[in-house]
Amino acid sequence: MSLPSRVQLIDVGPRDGLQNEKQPVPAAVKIELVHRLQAAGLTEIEVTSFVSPKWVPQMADNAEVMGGIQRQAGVRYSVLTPNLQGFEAALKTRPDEIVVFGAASEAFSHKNINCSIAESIERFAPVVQAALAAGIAVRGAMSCTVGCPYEGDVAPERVAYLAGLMKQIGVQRVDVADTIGVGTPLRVQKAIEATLQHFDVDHVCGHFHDTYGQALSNTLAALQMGVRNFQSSVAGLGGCPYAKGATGNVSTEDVVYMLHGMGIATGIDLDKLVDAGAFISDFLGRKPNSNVAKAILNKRAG
Ligand SMILES: CC(C)(COP(=O)([O-])OP(=O)([O-])OC[C@H]1O[C@@H](n2cnc3c(N)ncnc32)[C@H](O)[C@@H]1OP(=O)([O-])[O-])[C@@H](O)C(=O)NCCC(=O)NCCSC(=O)C[C@@](C)(O)CC(=O)[O-]
Repeated sequence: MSLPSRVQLIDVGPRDGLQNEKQPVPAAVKIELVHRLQAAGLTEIEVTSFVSPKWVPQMADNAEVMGGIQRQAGVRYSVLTPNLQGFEAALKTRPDEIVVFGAASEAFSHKNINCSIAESIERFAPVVQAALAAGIAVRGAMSCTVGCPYEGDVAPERVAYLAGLMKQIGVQRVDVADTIGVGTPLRVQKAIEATLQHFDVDHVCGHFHDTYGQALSNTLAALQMGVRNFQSSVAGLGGCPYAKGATGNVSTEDVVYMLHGMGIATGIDLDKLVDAGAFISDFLGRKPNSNVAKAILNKRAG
């Protein structure tokens, strides 16, 4: 399979990246981060989630953040909505895309959204219908497609099952997420293969956490299968609050460096992206969790 000439990146830093931060991050900082990401050329940004503030307090300012963004033409702003209550609140903030989020593992589904996989699909179905009726795009995140923090290895058949349910309720594209970053290339390819039973490759996004340092290899393995949409997090921010020990997504800086080095276009200005990562890392009081960002910042510092 020949590699694509262009890849679409979705930066999930403002949502996936910041949801797990213990220290409060003011809405103004989140808004500034979104502005810096779009200035760097990101055309898809996962901004926030409309979930219970008791479950994820860091996302309680969802409406304020969505309301404060100066939107740029051509940029798609997405938000997570686990149920109709979340969707109705999100609708007022005019997202371009909503994300329902399920899991290939029963245990993770219970821990993360307090219901079984089957119940989650029942909850998502009216959300998907309402979003499509309102002209809003719908993505489905599939967690634990390789491994689960509670159940261990997850079989590709579980991924195919969830992907099939997502397709049945009208989800337009899905994320194959390695939530705890345990995947290695061939296992990730099996999860993608299972997803391809129900979704066209153009409607599949790779979402790889980098806990075991495998995310770039997994990205390449997905690219070799024709996947052209990937999620990543500026400065490698993040981790899911219901997946203890899992680190952030692969950093957007590392993915962009790899893709550009392979002659694959992203439309992203790596220097501006590194600035965006430095901005949020400075606020959080730590170095970016990205080898490329650290190398570029060191080089700049001489
Ligand atoms: C799904 C629920 C809400 C079920 O939580 P529940 O407790 O079962 O919900 P409920 O319907 O019984 O309602 C209980 C309370 O929550 C409120 N509530 C109910 N819904 C909402 C809402 N939408 N927004 C705001 N409030 C809400 C509701 O109003 C009520 O409030 P009370 O009467 O007690 O004051 C909860 O489990 C939840 O919020 N979970 C979110 C967990 C989360 O955000 N996880 C991180 C995102 S997923 C992720 O990071 C993985 C991903 C996508 O990146 C991919 C990967 O790497 O795997």
